[in-house]
This record gives sequence, structure tokens and C-alpha cells, in this order.
Amino acid sequence: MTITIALPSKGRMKDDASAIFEKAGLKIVAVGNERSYRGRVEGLDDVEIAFLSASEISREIGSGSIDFGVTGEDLIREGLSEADARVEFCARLGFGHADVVVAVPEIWLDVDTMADLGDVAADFRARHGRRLAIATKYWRLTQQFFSAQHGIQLYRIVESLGATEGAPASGSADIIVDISSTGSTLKANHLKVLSDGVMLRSQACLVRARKAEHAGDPLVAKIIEAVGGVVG
Ligand SMILES: Nc1ncnc2c1ncn2[C@@H]1O[C@H](COP(=O)(O)OP(=O)(O)OP(=O)(O)O)[C@@H](O)[C@H]1O
Ligand SMILES: O=P(O)(O)OC[C@H]1O[C@H](OP(=O)(O)OP(=O)(O)O)[C@H](O)[C@@H]1O
Repeated sequence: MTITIALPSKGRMKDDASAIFEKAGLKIVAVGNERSYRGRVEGLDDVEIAFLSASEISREIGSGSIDFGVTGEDLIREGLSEADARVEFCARLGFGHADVVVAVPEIWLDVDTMADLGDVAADFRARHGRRLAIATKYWRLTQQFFSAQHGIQLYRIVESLGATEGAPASGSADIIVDISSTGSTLKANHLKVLSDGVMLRSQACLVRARKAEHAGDPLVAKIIEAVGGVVG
């Protein structure tokens, strides 16, 4: 059986992902020219490499069209319902660290926790004539965290596809849920993370689509062991 592994084709995870595979003794070689989106692993004829963007990798692993992928845990958990049932997190790779956080304007001095935010959300319509608006591209994670984990039901999600941190200042939302790495973008936009507002600590992971045919396949086991071995 041929095993397909998807690696980031561009962006911040590209170089680190290929480097981890090489360190694991799985040297990636491009098929065709340098700009090709297919590759293979030196010495392993039954492995195909597909180069896709980090977000495409989470989608393809969900549909089962690839066997393994390297992408951020945030993209997997946002992209797939029941992520743990559909995907095995085989190894955390030690790069691509970013937290998915709830951040509010710094001037909201009385709001430090999700419980405080719940109080604000409950009063919001009475005070402002509309629901609390959250700008984010993380719909699923936001709904899980606010509604299921914190029992906050009165809010509205405003889809943001970029520059999310600017939404409160521009008036398109009141608060945000986004990725923070160094924290400097939040700071520059006068936003603060709630003390219990870290929804997910994400990093790049090797993930496997849970497929019945993987059971007992030595190649599958070899890939997990080789990559897991270099990241401890
Ligand atoms: N500072 C950061 N900002 C955004 N994402 C980061 C940051 N640091 C690490 N990441 C992680 O990188 C991944 C996204 O990578 P990248 O932006 O390269 O891919 P992408 O979303 O596929 O790109 P595109 O949207 O252009 O297709 C996510 O898993 C995210 O958690
Ligand atoms: O905490 P920080 O270190 O400031 O990083 C967080 C910021 O970095 C990312 O944006 P980026 O400028 O990389 O663009 P992108 O949204 O297109 O990935 C992300 O969307 C945040 O805005």
C-alpha cells in the first residue's frame, strides 16, 4: 500500500517540517523540478510526499485522502469535528508554537477572566442593544470554549480572515479570538489575554488519519517511530 504524507508547501512551517523528516532519516526529494508539489522519500518506494498548505493539510487529513500530515494542532481542531476520533496526534514537533487566545481591550479593567466576560456578555444587549461580537477565524474552537466549556451563550461571531486584532478598534467586533505567539500584535492593538483565556497551546504535529488499513502496516509504524524518535 502506498502511504501519502503531506508536508507544508509554503509558510512558516515549511522548512522545519522538511528538516524534521530529514533528521528522522526520511530524506525528502522533489519529484520533477524544484517547484513540483510532489516528492518522495529516498529509499522508500511506497511513500509519496504531497506538498500542501498547512490549512489544506488539516482538510485532507479529515477527508482521509492523505495518510499523514504535518500541520498545526489549531488547524486540525478547528477544521475537524471529533478530531481525536478521526486523527491520531503521533508527535508534537517542537516548532510552530502559538496559543489560540481570548483577548479583550486593555481598557476593560474589570474584565480579567472568562467569568467576568460571561457577565459582560449577559448584560451586553441591555446596555448596547446587540450581542457581544467576537472577531475570529476559529469558529469551532470559539463555540466549544465559550458555549460548552464556559456556558457563555450570548455572543455573535464575526468572521475575520485577517488583521483580526484590528477589529475592536475599527468597531467591527468587541473582542477577538486569535493566535498569539510573541504577544506583540495584541500589545500593539491594546488588547490583553484573559487570565484563563488560553484556549489551546498549539504547535506543529505529525498527524495520522485513522484508517483501518493502517493497522499492522510496518511502513506506518516506521514513519511514526522515526519522526517520534527525533523529537523525543
Ligand atoms: N505567529 C504566528 N501566527 C500565525 N500562525 C502561527 C504563528 N506561529 C505559528 N503559527 C502556526 O502556523 C500555522 C499556520 O501556518 P501558515 O500561516 O504558514 O499556513 P496557512 O494557514 O496554510 O497559510 P495560508 O493561510 O496562507 O494558506 C498554524 O498552525 C498556526 O498555529
Ligand atoms: O504574537 P505575535 O508574535 O505578534 O504573532 C501573532 C500574529 O501573527 C500572525 O499574523 P502574521 O502577521 O504572521 O500573518 P498571517 O495572519 O497571515 O499568518 C497571527 O495572525 C497574529 O496576528
